[in-house]
Amino acid sequence: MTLILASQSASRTAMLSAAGVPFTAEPAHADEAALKAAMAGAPPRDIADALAELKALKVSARHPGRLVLGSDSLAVLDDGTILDKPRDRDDARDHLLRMSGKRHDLVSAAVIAENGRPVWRHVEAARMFVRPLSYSFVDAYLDAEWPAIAGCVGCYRIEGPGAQLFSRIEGSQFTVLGMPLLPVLGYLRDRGVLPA
Ligand SMILES: Nc1nc2c(ncn2[C@@H]2O[C@H](COP(=O)(O)OP(=O)(O)OP(=O)(O)O)[C@@H](O)[C@H]2O)c(=O)[nH]1
Repeated sequence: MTLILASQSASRTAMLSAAGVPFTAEPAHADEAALKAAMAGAPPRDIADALAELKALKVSARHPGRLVLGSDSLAVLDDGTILDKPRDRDDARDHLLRMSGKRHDLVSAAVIAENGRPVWRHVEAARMFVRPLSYSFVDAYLDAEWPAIAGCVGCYRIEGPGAQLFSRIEGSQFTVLGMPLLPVLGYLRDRGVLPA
């Protein structure tokens, strides 16, 4: 039985494909903004989990009997501010300068639903230590990486030149790329989607 990925994220699709997971992708087109507004002030991990569940349940309702994986990522500054995807290049520049020289968490949640109900969930954070960034570096980085990073919550592609932003990362690179992949693979083995 192939998995359904409730996502339009190229990074999530690439991760599952590279890991050899049999799946099809179907965007959830869920109203994430409404849920984020309703959960304003809640712990970021809870918000990411709720968004992942929203996507999984919406697609699961359309596919009874199938396992559906939803995922969500948030960038959380050390003062608790949650950064969304950049609105435009200037917004990306602002985000990068706000993260410069500081640590932020890249939180990724995954929820698997079946028959319209959540059957598994997992949230993980990667600790991202951004080195002090000069204005000239940020501008050159954006010359190279905008608009490729427009769809990335942290304004970086860690698998690309985004690596130049960091002095250290604690946690799984998969979590940064968009989901806690290894726990997802574990559950897929439990359910016979992947070989044990
Ligand atoms: N390629 C890449 N993508 C990243 C990185 N960091 C964050 N992202 C992407 O940032 C996006 C976070 O936005 P979300 O709202 O969780 O997901 P989305 O892109 O809207 O896609 P959906 O799953 O359909 O909601 C995801 O697509 C992540 O894969 C990174 O370092 N590299």
